Amino acid sequence: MEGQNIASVEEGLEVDPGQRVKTEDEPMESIKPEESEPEATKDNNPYAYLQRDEFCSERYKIELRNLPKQYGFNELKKFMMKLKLNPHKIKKGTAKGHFVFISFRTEEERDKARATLSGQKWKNKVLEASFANAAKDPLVKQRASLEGKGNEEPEEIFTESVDEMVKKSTTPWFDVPYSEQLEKKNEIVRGYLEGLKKELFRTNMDLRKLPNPLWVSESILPSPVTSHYRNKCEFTIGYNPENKEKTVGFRLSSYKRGSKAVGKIDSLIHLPEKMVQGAQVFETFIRKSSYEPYDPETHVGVWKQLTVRTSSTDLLLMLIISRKDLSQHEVEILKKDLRLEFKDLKSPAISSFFIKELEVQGQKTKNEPELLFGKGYNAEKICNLSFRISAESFFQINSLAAEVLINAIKSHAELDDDTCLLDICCGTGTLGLCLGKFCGEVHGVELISSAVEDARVNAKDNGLEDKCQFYCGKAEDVVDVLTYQTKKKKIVAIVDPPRAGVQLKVLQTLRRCSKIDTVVYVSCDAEAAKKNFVDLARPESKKYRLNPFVPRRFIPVDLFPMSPHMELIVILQRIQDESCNTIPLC
Ligand SMILES: C[S@@+](CC[C@H](N)C(=O)[O-])C[C@H]1O[C@@H](n2cnc3c(N)ncnc32)[C@H](O)[C@@H]1O
Repeated sequence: MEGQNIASVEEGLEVDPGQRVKTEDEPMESIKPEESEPEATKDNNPYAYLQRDEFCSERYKIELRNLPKQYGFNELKKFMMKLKLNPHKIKKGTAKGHFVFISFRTEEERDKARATLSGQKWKNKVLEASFANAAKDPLVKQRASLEGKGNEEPEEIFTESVDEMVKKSTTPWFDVPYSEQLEKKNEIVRGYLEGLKKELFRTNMDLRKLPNPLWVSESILPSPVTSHYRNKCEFTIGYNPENKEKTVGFRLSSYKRGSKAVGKIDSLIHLPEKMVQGAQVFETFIRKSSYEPYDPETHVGVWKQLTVRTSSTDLLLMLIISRKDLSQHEVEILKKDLRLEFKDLKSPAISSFFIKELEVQGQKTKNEPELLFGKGYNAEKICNLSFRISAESFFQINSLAAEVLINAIKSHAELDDDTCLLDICCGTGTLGLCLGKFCGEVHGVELISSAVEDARVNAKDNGLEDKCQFYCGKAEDVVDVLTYQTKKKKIVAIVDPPRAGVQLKVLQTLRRCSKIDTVVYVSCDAEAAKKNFVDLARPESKKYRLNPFVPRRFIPVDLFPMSPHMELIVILQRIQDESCNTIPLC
């Protein structure tokens, strides 16, 4: 399963199965889409993108060599922060040599880093730092290679219809019977567990003493709905190369792979009708407008992305525009037009409409979405509790299957009144609140402030505010404090991170807290989470205190029918004594 299946990135598509925080080198750092793609002009100059105003991480880059044999990107980042340097991104060099590229937001930051790091000693190595060239624009590279092959019109070439290709990449199993999909997912889990077991045994020889079977692996729990289940999508706005029409849909593949074609979404079985209608009315609107879709190649154009969120009662739209070529007056007129067009629409009725601007170079703070009309959030019910979900907060993508997931956690987490539940990466508080009535107290931590606000409101609306507290911050900074805060005898930690997993600091905290014997890990990318499982299971040392945790039960849950993705609940328990006894498998 290496690199595929159990929920790796949806190949070639700009849509996440689980959540929208994209991660790259390090867990939990979000990349803004406009920062991640070098861009070019149509004149085939692969470096033309550097001359534009927008922020581009390729512009200010250094190459760092003579690095130690073993180190982590987090460690390197911390080392740089100690030296008061401010790296933006760290990437592995592609050649055989052991080196990395580090990019910065400004020229000053880059120059300071080069000067400071050159000759700096780190882990017994003397570092070498030099200025690095920006990467070539991938689209121009691809175009040049097509031209080199004698193509007169180096346009994108498609072997089948764009819409069909979108369907096959978003819902690759659309024509596989559901029972077969479930069996395929069980098979993926079986393969994954074989690899995991080997890795755990390699990391901690003592685990071989564990009673057999080491764990129970349950069959996948099906989704109660197999179609129209997806409650959030981020649609790209661009051109469909076949009809040359402005289109709100999915990109066929990422810009890095050399495509900017957008295909339509009306035949995608996993999208609710209301979501498709929302995208379509907006598409009709932009087709009448003189403004162009934002072109990732030239950075010209206005319409960039439409996020559509649905719930049983609501429809929320968030439009992202590039306002670089618009005056303030034009932006105000656009907002007025959007209100006029959509505020009183009956079919579909739009309950909230946000507009958000793309970040531009040098901008320090994140752009907040502006509410043009409506209540400003979606309302949803899960496990008989009501939830408010803001435009940018995370919420489980398949609400009905999320209930299945929560009930499965409840059955195995052994919660009671003496238990404090730590909800690590809590989003809008869904897991903590739904499980709140089965335990003594809940402390949740979440990075996104609007989600934390939602979680607090949700606690209040459901009469759980005395029991459930939510904190805004990075889990790696906050969890330690939370473990000391509770007077409860027992702590159960739920970890539901972005796909790259949590930082080591979080795992070290869980390891050294003697009140924690059970960790419930929920992963939408088990392959990426493997490193976290291995670290939790390492033998006791200065770095990893107290006895290790081992996975004792795996419960896959199908939140993403028609695709190979799934959520995996892993119940980890602390080994109790030197002979590796654990709490018996129930
Ligand atoms: C997969 S979602 C889970 C949300 C929640 N548990 C739920 O079920 O709705 C992961 C969440 O982790 C948050 N997150 C990302 N990095 C984080 C960090 N360093 N510390 C705390 N939360 C983080 C994201 O904003 C997102 O809400």
